Amino acid sequence: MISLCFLGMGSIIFTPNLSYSLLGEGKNILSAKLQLPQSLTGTWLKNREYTRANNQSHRRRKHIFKVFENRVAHEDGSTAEAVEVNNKIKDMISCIKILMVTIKEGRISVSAYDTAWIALIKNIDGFDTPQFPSSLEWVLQNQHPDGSWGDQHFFSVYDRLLNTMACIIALKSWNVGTHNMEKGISYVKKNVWKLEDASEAHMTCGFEVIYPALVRKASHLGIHDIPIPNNIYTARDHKLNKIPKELMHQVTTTLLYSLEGLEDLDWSRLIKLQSADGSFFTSPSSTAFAFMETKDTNCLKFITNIVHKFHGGAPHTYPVDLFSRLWVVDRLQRLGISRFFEAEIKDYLAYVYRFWSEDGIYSARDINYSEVDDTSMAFRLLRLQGYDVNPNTLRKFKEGEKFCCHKGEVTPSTTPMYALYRASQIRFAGEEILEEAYHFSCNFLQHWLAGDQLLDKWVVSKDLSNEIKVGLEMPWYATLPRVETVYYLQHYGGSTTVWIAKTLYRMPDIDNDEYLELAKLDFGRCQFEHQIEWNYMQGWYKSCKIQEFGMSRKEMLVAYFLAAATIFEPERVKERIVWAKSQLISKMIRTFLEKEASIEQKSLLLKEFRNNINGSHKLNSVETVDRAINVLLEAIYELSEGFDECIGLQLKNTWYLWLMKFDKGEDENLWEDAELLVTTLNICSAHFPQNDDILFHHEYITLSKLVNKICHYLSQIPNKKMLKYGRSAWKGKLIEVEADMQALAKLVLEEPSGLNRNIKQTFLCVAKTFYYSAYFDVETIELHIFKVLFEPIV
Ligand SMILES: CC(C)=CCC/C(C)=C/COP(=O)(O)OP(=O)(O)O
Repeated sequence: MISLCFLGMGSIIFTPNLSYSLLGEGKNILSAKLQLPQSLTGTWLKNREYTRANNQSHRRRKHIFKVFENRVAHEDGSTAEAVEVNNKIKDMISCIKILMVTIKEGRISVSAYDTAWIALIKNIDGFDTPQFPSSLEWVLQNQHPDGSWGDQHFFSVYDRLLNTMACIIALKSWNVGTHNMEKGISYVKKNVWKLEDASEAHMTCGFEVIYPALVRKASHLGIHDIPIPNNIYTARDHKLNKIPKELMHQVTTTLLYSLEGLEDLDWSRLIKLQSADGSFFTSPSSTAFAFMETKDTNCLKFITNIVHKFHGGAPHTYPVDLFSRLWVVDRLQRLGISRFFEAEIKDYLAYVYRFWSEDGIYSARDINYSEVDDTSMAFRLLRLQGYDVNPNTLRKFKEGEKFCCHKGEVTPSTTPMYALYRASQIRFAGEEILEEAYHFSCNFLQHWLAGDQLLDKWVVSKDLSNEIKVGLEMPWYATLPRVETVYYLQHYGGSTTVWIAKTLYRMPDIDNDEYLELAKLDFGRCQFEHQIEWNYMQGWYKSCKIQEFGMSRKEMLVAYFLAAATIFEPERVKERIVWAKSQLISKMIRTFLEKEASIEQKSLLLKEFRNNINGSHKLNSVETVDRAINVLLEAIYELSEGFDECIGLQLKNTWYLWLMKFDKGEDENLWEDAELLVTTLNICSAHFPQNDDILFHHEYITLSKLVNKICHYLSQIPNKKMLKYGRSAWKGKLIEVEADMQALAKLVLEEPSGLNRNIKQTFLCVAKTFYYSAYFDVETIELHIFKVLFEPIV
């Protein structure tokens, strides 16, 4: 057991009974018991000793990167448990890759309702038998013990009644399964009253149109006394007023998804609205009904294909190729494990882009219809990946001042507005539609959160309200990858997630417990590395004499956290450590030069740095000249240790150029700390070229100027509680920062570019950490630090 307590000076330390102490400035801010993951406890203990021992010998600090390198290279953590965790992670990655490459049209559960409609189709050669006996068999085999059909684990009266009624009708029509049918009828009669109390927000799609038609059909077959509550008739009339019969014959509307609930249809006109795959609105039940009415061979082809794929069953919609791919990418990214599947994600997004159109997209390809949920998700993910997508596509979903999920919508819904909210933040200058979408969706979601129902029309997921609450509190600019993940691990429901359409359904590609397990193991493994590194940083803090320059441990913790929350992958330890150290060293130098140094000391610092730039790491001569300068120079030189000579030289040159600004007395030097950090990180990454030419590339220069301006501005904000108390006072300035962030995002995200994408991304990553620091108050940042670095993932 590890306990977190606060003692008063801004640091986290390990106490002998394995407790961390986070010392806030004179006050206790957090207090919580920490439990390390079982699988890592033993490893952790051994590694603590191991790291501590190494820290001692690394007072000379020379070999620290070797230690990290060895651990990463052997992926060991030196214990059997760690090896086991790593092997498990590898296995899970392989399994998920197989799932991903075999996604094809998308996996989706079978709907008893749609299967029952297919079972009704008579043999096309005129025999008095079902055309699809396997569908009738599926109905017989999949009744629940209570007599109902529908989702096994989640109860919705709409889902149960619709599924059960359709199955009863199929059995009665073929006069089979008398016992099943009777149990089904008895279930319906016993449970139909629940419709009166059911939440309208969870009414399945088209229920108001389909249910009365099913009751009528049952009555024709001799199944009487099934009531239809008045509110269902009211809802049906409302829907048919919104989408009048004439309109539904002219253009694709959502009523095509529920044709089986309608009468007096003009098939000669409707058939023109059939999709390229032969379906009506991708719906097997609607298409089965259309086939029975028209004998259209394309309808039959669509159905035959589905029955074959689902071994007699049928889902409520098919395919789900775009929906599955987009949501899988979103889940993997938010769970923090997308880096394992880069190639697969690239393929998924290339696939989606093939079907992107100026009208937006739907969950399936080849349908002449679009809705805001898939379109927003596609827009956001494609833009983040560098695809050229026009946000004006979203205009299609604006009706007056409001945005809707689909044209002719009756019930506004939450998750599509959340997708719109997320998309609206990936905005470039002048994109007004995204600004409009942002304001509308924000407002919508805030109202929804303030309500007492907290239900969504499309999905029942583990913790949707908190997911949205966190999403609203954390704008994209202030979202750091590890912070996003640590929250999403709590909100992602895996296989418990239930989707709502005509019936309830499951999406195993999207809602997969393996993703969650992998994400948790990986998070624990990263966190474990981060804790070791934090321990090392504390050793460095002492050995580097940082305290003498007024830097507190807490400042170091925040610097390390910002680095680790952004560059979290275990193998990127060098970048993380360099990030944290650079932040502190540049501050130390600035403090020294601005407040303490004499003119002689300033020029001595530069002279000694220049003299030693190509030389050995030792600065013996300085030692005797000026202690403070020696400490500073040693700190800068130490940054380049562990890198090859070429990188070392590039780093020293970069820092020298930065130092020169002080010499020239340029005011702007204050503005260039962000650029210094970005270039330092880029040099240490694998993507930076061996020569420095890139620094003179016009895009690099523009990005540098922007990042300096943004970060300087953000770091000037005096009161970190802006979010809660002073936001309006800050608003004017925020608008300018937002415009610069938009310009930066555009430069970074847009392709093609003369610069490597990863190099450009560093600018955005660094800017986001400054935005984050300005946006959140101290308490929230401390909570995030605790969650990301210290709270065990359970
Ligand atoms: C793949 C999916 C999820 C398909 C469903 C699409 C559809 C027909 C939505 C309309 O539902 P509705 O008629 O209940 O909406 P509203 O009544 O709000 O207009």
